[in-house]
Amino acid sequence: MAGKLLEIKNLKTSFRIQDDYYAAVDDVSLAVNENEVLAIVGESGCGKSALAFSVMGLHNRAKIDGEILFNGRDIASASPNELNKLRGKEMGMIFQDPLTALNPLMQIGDQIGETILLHHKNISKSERRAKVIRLLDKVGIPRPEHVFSQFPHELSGGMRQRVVIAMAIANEPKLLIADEPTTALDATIQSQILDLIKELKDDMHAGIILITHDLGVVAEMADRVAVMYAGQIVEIADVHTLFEEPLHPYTRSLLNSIPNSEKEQEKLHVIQGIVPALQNLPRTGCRFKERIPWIDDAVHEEHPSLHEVKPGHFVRCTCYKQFKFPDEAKEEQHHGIS
Ligand SMILES: Nc1ncnc2c1ncn2[C@@H]1O[C@H](COP(=O)(O)OP(=O)(O)OP(=O)(O)O)[C@@H](O)[C@H]1O
Repeated sequence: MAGKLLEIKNLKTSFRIQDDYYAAVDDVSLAVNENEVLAIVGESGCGKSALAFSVMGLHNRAKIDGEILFNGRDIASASPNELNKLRGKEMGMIFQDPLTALNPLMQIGDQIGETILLHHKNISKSERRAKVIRLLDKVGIPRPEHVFSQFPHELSGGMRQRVVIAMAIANEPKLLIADEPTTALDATIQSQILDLIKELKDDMHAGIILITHDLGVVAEMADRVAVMYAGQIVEIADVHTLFEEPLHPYTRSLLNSIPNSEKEQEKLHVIQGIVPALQNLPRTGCRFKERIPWIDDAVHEEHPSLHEVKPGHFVRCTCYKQFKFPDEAKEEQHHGIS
């Protein structure tokens, strides 16, 4: 079995808002193995990016508590210098918006070349150029010699994202974090980029954290899935289990929001509302409680924890045991099932 590459233990990432700190990631524990894709899903504002940025050490002013073990070494308290050495070499990140990740004033080849240079100080200019061209080719960019001397604004969105991926993999990282890598791209390009990420996993046996709110992408890409709500993991399971036997009301709600003609009826089971703003997140009890007000208070745990319902399948709060969507409950009443 592949080894544990990243192990996050009780991670808490808090931002200062006015005079107080508020945790956007609140007591998250998870692991990523080599050669696996762990998808992190949840609506906007659940804390997915805050989690990814914590792992990469990219938060400037956040307060980070807990452990982030990368190959067994705690990097949560690593110095900026140590983190710089890890980033781009051992860990690479693909951002949502390729334009913000690229320097508009620098030729593509030089930008990728700089990343290589960060970790291979003695590489010659010609070796560097050859390596950049190989990378551009690897990420499916046609005419790489020509693109080498182009600027980001001369490329399409899909090509720019390929460049960002080339930068992220330039030093063959062991861990790749892709934060909504295809959100800004149209559907055809999206599937090409996802295929490329899959190929990279197969080639480099890297561990990949894929952040997305798109469950179609999860189904296609992930080995395991962590569902986040209000800064916490509410369910984690292998991808098959998550889609076939989802337990947490939030997971079930997310899955029901995917259009599916075979499950026409289930489209009705959608939970209203949004993730509360950081300052207004409930900090005690079940954080999802306020979005399922028809469920009796007594079914929620006072201090919800993750329960392992079968090996590798964890769910938070016992409310999942009693949970029904309102129209499911109505239907059962109608048929005399209690
Ligand atoms: N630097 C910051 N300062 C204050 N609050 C922040 C900061 N960064 C994020 N937040 C807040 O933390 C919460 C989690 O944000 P985060 O960006 O991690 O969510 P997300 O799940 O990645 O959402 P999205 O899919 O929209 O990126 C949100 O309420 C957000 O407003």
